[in-house]
Amino acid sequence: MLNPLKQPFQYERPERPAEESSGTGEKASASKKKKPRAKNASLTLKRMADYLLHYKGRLSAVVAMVVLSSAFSLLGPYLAGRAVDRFLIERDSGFIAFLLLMAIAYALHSLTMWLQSIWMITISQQTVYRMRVQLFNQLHRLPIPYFAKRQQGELMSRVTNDIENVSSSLNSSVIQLLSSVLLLVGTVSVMLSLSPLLTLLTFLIVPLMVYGMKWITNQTGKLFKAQQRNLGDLNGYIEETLSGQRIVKAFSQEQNVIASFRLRNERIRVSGFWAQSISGFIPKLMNALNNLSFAIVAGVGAILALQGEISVGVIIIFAEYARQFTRPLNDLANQWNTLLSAIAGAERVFDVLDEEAECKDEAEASELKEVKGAIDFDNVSFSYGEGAQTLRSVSFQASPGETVALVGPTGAGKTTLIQLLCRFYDASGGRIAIDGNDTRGFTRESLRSHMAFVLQDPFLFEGTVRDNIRYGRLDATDEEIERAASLANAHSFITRLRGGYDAQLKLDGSGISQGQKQLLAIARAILADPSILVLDEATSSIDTVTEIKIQEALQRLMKGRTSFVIAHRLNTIQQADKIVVLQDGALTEIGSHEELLEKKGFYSKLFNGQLDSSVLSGAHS
Ligand SMILES: Nc1ncnc2c1ncn2[C@@H]1O[C@H](COP(=O)(O)OP(=O)(O)OP(=O)(O)O)[C@@H](O)[C@H]1O
Repeated sequence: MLNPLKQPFQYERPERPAEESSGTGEKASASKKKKPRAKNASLTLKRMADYLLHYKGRLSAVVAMVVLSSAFSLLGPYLAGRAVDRFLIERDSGFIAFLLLMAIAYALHSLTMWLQSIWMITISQQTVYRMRVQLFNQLHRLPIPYFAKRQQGELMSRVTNDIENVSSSLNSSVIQLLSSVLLLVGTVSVMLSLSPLLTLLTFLIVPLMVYGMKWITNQTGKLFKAQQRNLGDLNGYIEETLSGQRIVKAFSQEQNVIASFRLRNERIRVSGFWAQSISGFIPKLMNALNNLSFAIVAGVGAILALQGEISVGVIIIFAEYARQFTRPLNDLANQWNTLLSAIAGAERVFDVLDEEAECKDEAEASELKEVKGAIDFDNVSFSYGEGAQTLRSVSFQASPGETVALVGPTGAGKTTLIQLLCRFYDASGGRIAIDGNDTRGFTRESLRSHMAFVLQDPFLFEGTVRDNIRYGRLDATDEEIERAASLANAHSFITRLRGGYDAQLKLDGSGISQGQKQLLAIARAILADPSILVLDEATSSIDTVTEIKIQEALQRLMKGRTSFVIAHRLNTIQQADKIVVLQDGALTEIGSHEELLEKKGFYSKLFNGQLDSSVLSGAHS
């Protein structure tokens, strides 16, 4: 079960019903109004162009340089051919000046090439910088259900690999495409003006080229897409197995994991091999056709020259231009491949950007300011997908400051109820009200700012103990942090850590115990000072001393706040103002400990017969 409340990072990846993607009824209807997705190349290209056009000034400079460099590159062979006619055939003077002119043309060609590439690199780096920021921001705006159905590593691959792919292609493609087109037009015009017949002969190979390129790019387009997809899949798998290392080792699954990795790796190898070998065939094909055209031009050109129709210089210009004319075609084909792979990457980036943000429906929502803490679950129903309902018409109230213990067998819907309260998901039927107002009328951010969570396995970030506590309220002073830690009974263990409050915690919180993690989470919640508190009691046994400390800290934390506790411990349940018993998604009993004992229902059976944590957290049948 993937449960964002319980496990921000998890190993198991269960099969999920396909319908889940439609989410709640509300989401399903919203998805019909979705923006068009970047599912075709021209749309994606246009969006990429929009990104580039953000830097109009610099882009114009690049275009100017491309025009100049193309002109200089056309001028070179032309001058060389003219030199042959003037200085070898006609024995004209002024050879040195002519050489100088050619040297200047070639030097300017290099200079303009250099400038265009430097400027283009700046544009493409800035573009992917913007894309990366947008993508990261968007990832933090997406709703929990989006993450519930995706692998983290696969998403990470989009922020890293796919964006990188877009960047490297932008660097080369834009310039190459433009200069290829210009060179093509320029070359053909000069050729036509020199000898229409030779131009026609040179064109003979064009259909062959076009056909060859088309065939190749058809094959490679699909393969490049597959390659990116396989890479994302592999990254997802690596991330998953690394973060689940303990489980992999504990269940001795190393061999299986490695075998499964090999399978994915093999898929990349195969798609990469074919994509690259087939696209690598393009230059070879073009080269062969090029040589063929050169032979035709040389042969027919020689005959024409002997007949006095054209000069030797023209043959030289033509031979050179015939090469120049196929080179842009060749480049276009190559660049088309690079562009296809950039499009594949960009499509995966745009896919994420096009997802609807969590706050999509908040145009009319207001900020939740003051909270007294009266919560009303009114006929709340919910299902994760199209399948069975996870919650069925659940109704109960919590008064300000009350503690509500949620009790029930595993899978009864306790966590789901909490997920609805903080609007990770929205109820498909009924409503949840806070101080009498429907929670859907408030922005999620403001709603959650009045809540704090202490979960079974608290998530600690890499950083100091102090920063981890400060996560509860970013503007808290050091004194406030220490006071919160003292109230949470965490101060004494923190001061015993090497470095005290400045001790560095690792990403997975290793280095401190489970109980200590809980105390830090409580300190965080105390600092946040919320009106509504959600506790998911740890089921794992914690040593008695720490347990007492946790209980004491929790009592302090819960005082004066409306608290919902997914309770596993007798002590907590007995002390709650209200016990809500959930069974199979429905509320079956509600009342205080004494009231429920009198009812002699599920709860009293549980209490009298076999009340221990294992029963509450699961063994009910
Ligand atoms: N993301 C999800 N997608 C689909 N179904 C889910 C999802 N999360 C939970 N469920 C299903 O919803 C039901 C209720 O789950 P929930 O986590 O609310 O139970 P719970 O009472 O908190 O159980 P536990 O005590 O074991 O944590 C279960 O049948 C579970 O399989």
